[in-house]
Amino acid sequence: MASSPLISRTQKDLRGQIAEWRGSGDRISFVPTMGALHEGHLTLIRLARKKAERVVVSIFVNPTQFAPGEDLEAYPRTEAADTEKLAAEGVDLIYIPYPDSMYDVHHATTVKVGGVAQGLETDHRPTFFDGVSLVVTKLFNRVQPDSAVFGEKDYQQLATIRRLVEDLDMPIKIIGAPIARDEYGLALSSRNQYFDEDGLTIARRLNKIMFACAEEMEGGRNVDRAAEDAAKALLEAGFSNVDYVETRSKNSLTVLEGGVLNAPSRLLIAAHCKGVRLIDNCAVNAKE
Ligand SMILES: Nc1ncnc2c1ncn2[C@@H]1O[C@H](COP(=O)(O)OP(=O)(O)OP(=O)(O)O)[C@@H](O)[C@H]1O
Ligand SMILES: CC(C)(CO)[C@@H](O)C(=O)[O-]
Ligand code: BAL
Repeated sequence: MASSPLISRTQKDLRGQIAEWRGSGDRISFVPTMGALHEGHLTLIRLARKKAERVVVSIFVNPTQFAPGEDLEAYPRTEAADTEKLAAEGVDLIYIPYPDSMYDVHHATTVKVGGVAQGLETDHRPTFFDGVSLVVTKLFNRVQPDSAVFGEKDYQQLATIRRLVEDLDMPIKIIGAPIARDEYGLALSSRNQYFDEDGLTIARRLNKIMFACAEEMEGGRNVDRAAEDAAKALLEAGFSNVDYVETRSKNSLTVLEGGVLNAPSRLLIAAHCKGVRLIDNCAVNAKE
């Protein structure tokens, strides 16, 4: 049986442990999370395990990525259950920083990524990636990992972190993990637990509509027209509001000129259902 993970709540404790592992030549792979762990998170941890001798997972509900009126207070906090799941995965260390230690009263630094971090999510959550980029920079500086794993479910976030690390010369390999889905294809997410049965039924329509739309695009349909129809289908399926349905180039997330699928691409969707905001995405590749 795997031994219990160490739990660090202070930077001093964390740094001491990391230094010890580094001293014995162990590599460190890091998985940042906001807790309320599900099978999707566990797939990230299994990937991290393959990359390094030591796996560190952080749990921190980061206030700077929530806008006023978003669900910061309501966000599920399940530390005891999370710790058990991480122990079962053989995680070496869980870092659970005290919120005051992340942002003290004098904090005055921002981290803003351009390019890939603009548009899509940023049109609807304008300060979201500023908060994510800031906390990830801080967590990277504290943990100093060799690699870090992020899920493709938050596709634009993954692209933003790749840009951040490249631009700021951080010697950390960023690894993307495929989206884990339930048996109905719904992308697993901590926020799925906000749904009642009705909400879940509607939510599970999103991936069907998305994959059907991607197939039309791959079959040669103009991507903008196909996206418009997918947005209508989402509303008909019971979504209350669609933030975006857009196809962008796979890496730089640039708009496809004229709606023509002329590069490996990604279809990205954000839509609201029963008060919950869902995001999902999938690959779209022109047929040869
Ligand atoms: N279904 C999933 N498949 C792959 N990765 C995932 C999945 N869900 C979350 N992740 C990844 O786990 C990491 C931590 O995410 P987070 O703790 O915010 O969980 P979440 O389920 O995405 O929560 P939220 O409901 O807030 O979006 C991120 O890198 C995220 O992309
Ligand atoms: C990367 C992250 C842990 C930063 O708070 C968060 O945005 C998330 O869970 O995806
Ligand atoms: N997984 C992204 C975290 C957020 O939506 O706040």
